Amino acid sequence: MTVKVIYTVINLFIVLYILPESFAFDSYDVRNYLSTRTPYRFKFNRDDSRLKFNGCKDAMVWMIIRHGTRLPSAKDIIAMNSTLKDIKYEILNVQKRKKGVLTKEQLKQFKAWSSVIDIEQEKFLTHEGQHEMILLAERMQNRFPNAIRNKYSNKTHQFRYTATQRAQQSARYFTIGLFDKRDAQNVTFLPAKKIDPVLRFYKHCDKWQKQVKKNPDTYKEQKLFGVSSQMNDTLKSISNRLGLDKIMNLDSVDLMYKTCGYETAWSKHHVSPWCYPFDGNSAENLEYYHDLKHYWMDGYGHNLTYRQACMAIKTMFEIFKTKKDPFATFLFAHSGTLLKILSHLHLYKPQTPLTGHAVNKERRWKTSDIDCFAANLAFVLYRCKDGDHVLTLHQERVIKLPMCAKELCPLQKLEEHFHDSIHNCDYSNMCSLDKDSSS
Ligand SMILES: O=C(O)[C@@H](COP(=O)(O)O)OP(=O)(O)O
Repeated sequence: MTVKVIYTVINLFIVLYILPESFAFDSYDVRNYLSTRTPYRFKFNRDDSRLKFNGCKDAMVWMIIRHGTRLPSAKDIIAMNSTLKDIKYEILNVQKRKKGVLTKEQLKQFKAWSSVIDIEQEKFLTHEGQHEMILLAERMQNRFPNAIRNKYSNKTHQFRYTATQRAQQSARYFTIGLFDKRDAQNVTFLPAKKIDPVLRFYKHCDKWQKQVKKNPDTYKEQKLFGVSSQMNDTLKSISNRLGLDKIMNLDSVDLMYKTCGYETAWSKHHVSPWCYPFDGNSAENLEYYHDLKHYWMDGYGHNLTYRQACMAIKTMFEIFKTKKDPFATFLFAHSGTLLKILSHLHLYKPQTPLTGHAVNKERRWKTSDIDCFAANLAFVLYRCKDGDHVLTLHQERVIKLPMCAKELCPLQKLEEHFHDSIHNCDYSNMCSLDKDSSS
């Protein structure tokens, strides 16, 4: 091989495999603002060293995980196959008149773009999602080798998922990360429930469905932001970048934004052409548009939204009380589950409610950070000389719960704080439409 060939091969390797991942994103990189379509490879904690505390031993883990990166919904697949294709041709057409800022290379990528997703596979887990689960499992086991044994037994491990392909497959790939091949094949999963009051408590909470999910007021702030001057400027800037003669509507721009997110999540080696129309600022505005929806639907907007998450949280306290060590519980669920649980724990609450008047840049409620694909929350029970303690990790990073003085928090302190969540979590009372309508 000549020196030139070797040089080319090395360069190609760097461009294909090293650059896209090791790119230190500047704060205005579009990839920082992909909302709930952010892939976990942008967020995970590389440091998987054992988490040790003097005089303590990790004994149990209770972990809830949003499924890994998935395919779009049927509605989005159809829109990608129709509306987005039309937009692509419009972009290519105007570029013939040398309008817009896209480079030749970017246009080439638009030209080559097509969407071939089978609608039968809507929301299926992708390869990226499989990897997310395997690697997450490996790192969690490295951190807590006593609580999460690498030898499977139904006495020491429990796995449960919602009745969806993406959650079921996520659970399966997670076990591949934990155990050797033979063990992984023999894992027993608890049966998935069509009506699942623990993993998807909100789906059948009639009062929440009526007062929040199906209440147009829930989307008021998002709608307000959708017609704000900030959003209008974003639509103009995107249309100008593409050199279009008219200004695109929000639906089209939102479809491009979502596709940029999905395609970024699916492949580490390929930049989606649908990200080119966005600069950091416009992506940030689209992210806020989505954050507003989740804040009012899945977060702090309504008390009942997060109150009902006691259905999931109380199972953690029950398990920590009743099971024998070591014991590890892994639950595979959804964005809506995780966000409501985070709010139940008073995490990432913005100083003031999010509104549609302008982007709140200081907010802690950022779905790109807290609700990416494979987002996860873990509680680890440590048996210590001075009693049982709980360590909390969000996105694999140790966090301090607001009601605790330190990261390693006495179990008793948590049980006191969450007394109502454990003992007065009456689902039918809370969710029945016959009861008092206050939420
Ligand atoms: O299924 C979806 O479209 C969303 C919302 O689901 P819910 O929050 O309504 O369960 O969640 P995802 O499965 O992506 O985590």
